Amino acid sequence: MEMTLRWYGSKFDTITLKQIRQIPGVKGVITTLYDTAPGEVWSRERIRAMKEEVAAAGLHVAGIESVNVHDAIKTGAKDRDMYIENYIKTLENLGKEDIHLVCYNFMPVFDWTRTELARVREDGSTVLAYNQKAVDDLNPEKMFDSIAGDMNGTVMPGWEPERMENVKELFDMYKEIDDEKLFENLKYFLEKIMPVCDRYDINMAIHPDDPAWSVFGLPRIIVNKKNILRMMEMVDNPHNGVTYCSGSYGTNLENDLTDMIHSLKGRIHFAHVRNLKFNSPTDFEEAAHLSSDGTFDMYEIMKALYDIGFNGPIRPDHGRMIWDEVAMPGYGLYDRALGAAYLNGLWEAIEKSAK
Ligand SMILES: O=C(O)[C@@H](O)[C@@H](O)[C@H](O)[C@H](O)CO
Ligand SMILES: [Fe+2]
Repeated sequence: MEMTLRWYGSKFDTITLKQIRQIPGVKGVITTLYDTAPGEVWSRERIRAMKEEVAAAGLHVAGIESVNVHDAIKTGAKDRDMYIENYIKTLENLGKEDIHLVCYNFMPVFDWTRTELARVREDGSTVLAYNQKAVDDLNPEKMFDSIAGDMNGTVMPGWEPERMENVKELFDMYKEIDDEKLFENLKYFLEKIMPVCDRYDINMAIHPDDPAWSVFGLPRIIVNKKNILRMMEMVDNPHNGVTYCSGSYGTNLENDLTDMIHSLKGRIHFAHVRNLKFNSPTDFEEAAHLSSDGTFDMYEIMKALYDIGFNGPIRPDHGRMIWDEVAMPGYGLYDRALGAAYLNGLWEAIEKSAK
């Protein structure tokens, strides 16, 4: 595996490449062109400039998170082919620039959903948290307003204000879409993009829905082992793979996190590893990465990744806000750096004891 950190680009991130370079064992960043809209073609020039900026800091681009999929593709709208063509052009340009990993998601309307961005924990740190009752009480169209005040002045992925202005129209687009239809539209999209992925050896890594169930009555399909295996079988190509995200699959306590890793062997192209602390099955918060701070056994997760021979990029996921840092919720430097160091430590120990 290769330890990496997510970076949003110098215009958007509070963290610098220099800081990332000083985290032990981190040589790669997972990045994006954050100011592109879903459906836009990424030019080779911009991709190259991004790579050069990263390289100048002594790092390399280990993958893209995300190239977002336009809602016309997810809903199977009339103009989807045009957006798929654009997506293919972006993949082609990434491939030509020697980038071989693309994380994306197929979640309707909202990307991840949380009800609090700064829940205060016992130690005074703040974390993202989710409470089902709070979601049930919320008008989905007001979701953005309810969290916008806690973003620390940043733009959070999937929650861009321009997008959220049209949230009502977005909801309307999904009126006729159920799980089956969403699966069909995903299949259509994947079948169209696989040839370019084959040509440039690009691994597509679908990110699970977070939380891993339907919110606000919207369909959600990338939620459990059964569905993810269905997705891989329906377009059976090794480039059609997954981002294994412990914190997202883990939102549903029925998901067996290590069993899933074994079932996805060979098709996990990217891993997000983080811990959650459950206060009840419908209330959880994002703990430190350390096993004892949350509900998951992080050793078992890393061991399972080791055992299947996982050799792709891995990143610590959302971190707590600690030491008075002001950053994008979940994406500060300090706790993610602690997470990277801890996960590296687990890996080293697993590797050495396997010999
Ligand atoms: O929760 C997060 O911050 C990320 O894991 C997701 O936003 C992820 O980047 C996207 O769903 C992938 O497209
Ligand atoms: Fe994730």
